[in-house]
Amino acid sequence: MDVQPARTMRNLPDTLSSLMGFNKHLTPSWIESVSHIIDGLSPTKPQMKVMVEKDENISDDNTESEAKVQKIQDELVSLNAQLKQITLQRREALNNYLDLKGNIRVFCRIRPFHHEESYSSRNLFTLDESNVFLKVAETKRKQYKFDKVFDQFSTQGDVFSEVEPVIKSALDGYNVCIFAYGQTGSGKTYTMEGKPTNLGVIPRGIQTLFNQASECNNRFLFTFSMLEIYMGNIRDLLAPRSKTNGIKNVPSLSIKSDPDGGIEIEDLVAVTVNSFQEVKRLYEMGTRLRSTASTMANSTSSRSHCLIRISLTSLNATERRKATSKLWMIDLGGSERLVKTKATGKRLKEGKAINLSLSALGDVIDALQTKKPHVPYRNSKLTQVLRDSLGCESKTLMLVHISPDEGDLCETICTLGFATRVRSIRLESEEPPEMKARKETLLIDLGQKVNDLEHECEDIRRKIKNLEESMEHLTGPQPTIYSNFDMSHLSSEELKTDVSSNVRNSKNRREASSRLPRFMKPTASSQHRIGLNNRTPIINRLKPPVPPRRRPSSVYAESVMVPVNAAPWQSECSSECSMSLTSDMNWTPSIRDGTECSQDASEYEIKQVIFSEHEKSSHDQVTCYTDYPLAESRDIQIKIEEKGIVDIDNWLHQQIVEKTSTFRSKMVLDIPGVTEAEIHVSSIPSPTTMACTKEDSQVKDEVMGLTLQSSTDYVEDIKQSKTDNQFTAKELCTPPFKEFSSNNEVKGHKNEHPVYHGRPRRSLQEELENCTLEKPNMDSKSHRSHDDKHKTGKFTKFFQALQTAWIGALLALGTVSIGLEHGFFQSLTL
Ligand SMILES: Nc1ncnc2c1ncn2[C@@H]1O[C@H](COP(=O)(O)OP(=O)(O)OP(=O)(O)O)[C@@H](O)[C@H]1O
Repeated sequence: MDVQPARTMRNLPDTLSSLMGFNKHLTPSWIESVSHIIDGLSPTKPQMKVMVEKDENISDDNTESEAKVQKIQDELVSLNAQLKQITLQRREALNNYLDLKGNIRVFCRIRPFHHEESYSSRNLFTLDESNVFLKVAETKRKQYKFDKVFDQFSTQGDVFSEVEPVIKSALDGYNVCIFAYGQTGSGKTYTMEGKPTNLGVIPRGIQTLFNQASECNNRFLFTFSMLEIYMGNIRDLLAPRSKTNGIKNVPSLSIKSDPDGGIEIEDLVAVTVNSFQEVKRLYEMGTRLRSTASTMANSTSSRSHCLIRISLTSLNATERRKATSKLWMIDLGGSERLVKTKATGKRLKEGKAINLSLSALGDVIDALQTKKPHVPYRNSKLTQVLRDSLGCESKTLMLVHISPDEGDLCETICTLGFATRVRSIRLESEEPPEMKARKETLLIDLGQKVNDLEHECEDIRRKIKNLEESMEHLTGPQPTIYSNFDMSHLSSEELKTDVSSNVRNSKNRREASSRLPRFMKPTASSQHRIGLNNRTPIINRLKPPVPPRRRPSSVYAESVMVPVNAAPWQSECSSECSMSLTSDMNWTPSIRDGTECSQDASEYEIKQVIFSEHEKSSHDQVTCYTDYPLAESRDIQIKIEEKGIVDIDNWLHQQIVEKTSTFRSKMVLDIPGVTEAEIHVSSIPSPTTMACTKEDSQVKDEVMGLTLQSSTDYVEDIKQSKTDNQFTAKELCTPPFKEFSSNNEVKGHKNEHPVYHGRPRRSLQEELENCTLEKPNMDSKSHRSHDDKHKTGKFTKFFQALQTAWIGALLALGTVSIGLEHGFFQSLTL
């Protein structure tokens, strides 16, 4: 640092003199040229000016765009408020419309003729929009009134257009039940499932739900369950089953009710679904397990009631009536006259069970329609399950199916009688005509209002979407109002609920829900249980859950996952009473290749299960799930239940992990380059191997002919062993651990255990020392040196003793022969 200035100072005179010289060059022309250069550089000045101007523009632009953004945001807020308001109005109008139409409505659908059906049947009916006139005699026709009649030429779309408003009301928070009722073979399954080219109510309804949910500004959690009621037992059609766990062993689920009147099926699998495709796959799986059989009336007759439940939970919909609503879509078992079907044995019992529960359903609906003080829900499992969805606050739709065939006239009369009963025509006929007319007008008005409001909602949604797009254009990708929804909204006013109060295992659930898509986070059941009125501070949600009074896996159906791309339960086809039916609905081409019906082997033909290659691979993927023994599959189920809701893919992944770990526990992993023998040799014997009991060793000893009783015998045995097994007596004295320290030695030992046991090392050593056994040829260096030392010590002692004795003898001799000459002593010493 100091060196540099010193040098500068020393150079200063030179610098000064050079500057003096430079002065000569400072001519006016030079100055001018330099000025030119500076002028040439002048663009920097105007550039700076431009930049300043630009900055000013940017700030102006920013202010402008901020203002625009602000404007858009304001518009969005107002549009959202408007949308909410109109949605409420629409819901109210729709509800009034449905109320006016009747919360329990009955439609009639007539199946087209089959080829084999007689032509004479063709004028059995005459129909109009809401009446069926049945020819009961040559000149007599009986009228049956319905809310809507669908003739033979009606399409699936026609039927669905009438059903749709009811399904939509499930999104508004109402419980909905849609039944397909009718005699065997009258087209119930066709209406509910449909055909691949003609989808029925179930697929259309689900599609509508998803479409509506995606359009509205609420977020929904959908869970899907599928069960059947077979001979009075509730069976989960989505519960995992293994080969060993045949349908006979499938436990019948029980029904629980809560103090608020909510009904849940214990341990029922409820799968969260995000899309139509997921539901479709689950439906396919469930359908394969459905109890069907070939009967005289229908080759694939449903022998049970098949119930599909979709639970809809909305987390932020204040305008909804309830947080969680249920949509039931039920394909009832075919009603049949047992006299006609000539059913015997099991089929007879099934028929009876179906008829009984249908009768109980009729009683319940009749009691509801006529507003009887007592509604006999308890008379059948079917009505018990549907208790909270069949009542004044729910919407019920009965799709009654009749056969056009004259041969089925009696059944048709029975069916129409049932329909009349549940529709409560008696009440309607009591209405004065003016009232009826007013009602009609009101219905038309309300219908129009609902349509107008729906259009208005659509307009507003479109506007919102456009505004969001412009906003995105201005400010980059923005979270939409829809995607803004999160469980964080739980902290908002409408969802300040104490999740912990009734939720079992809430910790697991929170963990599981944290992995979920935003709108799936809370469970359907927890929403149902917690009740939205139950407002408590958010902090309470972190409290440990209050232990439920009922057993943990029960009370409310939990939303759990099953592998939706798994279809492992075809194995059921071989079980005695397992019955699987291919879904006629066939939402995807692959389903066509699915299972066909299998039935009680003794009574019904078992059709082959055929899978397409595509399906086979998916089966292979998850076969382990099928093959789990009962206990394991239960374990899995319990684990699943503990998890609460999980994502389908996560769940599937979990299953795969489970599978892998199970196999790992059974498999010996292959270590590269190490043979199995080496693994055994190199391993230290386990305590169990070492801790052989005395009895064991004795037995082994006896078996080997090595009973270690007398030392002589023992030595002989050792000799024998040595010749047989090439081990030495010294080796036998070493502790077991040392035995295994040398691989070569261990390899040679076949009967090491008998030799070790029951013999103290010391006595063994003594015996060996006394024996005439050849000295061991020790391989071990340490052993050899030890022996050498041992030998050396003996010799030393011997010589010492000899020396002492010799000296003693000399002294004695010296004392006695004191008079001996000096030369004598000297010679002795030497
Ligand atoms: N509206 C319809 N259009 C065309 N085919 C129909 C219609 N209704 C029923 N079918 C046909 O009639 C047959 C019997 O129908 P389906 O299996 O739906 O009867 P079901 O009432 O469900 O019988 P079950 O109670 O025994 O299960 C099927 O082959 C079905 O395709």
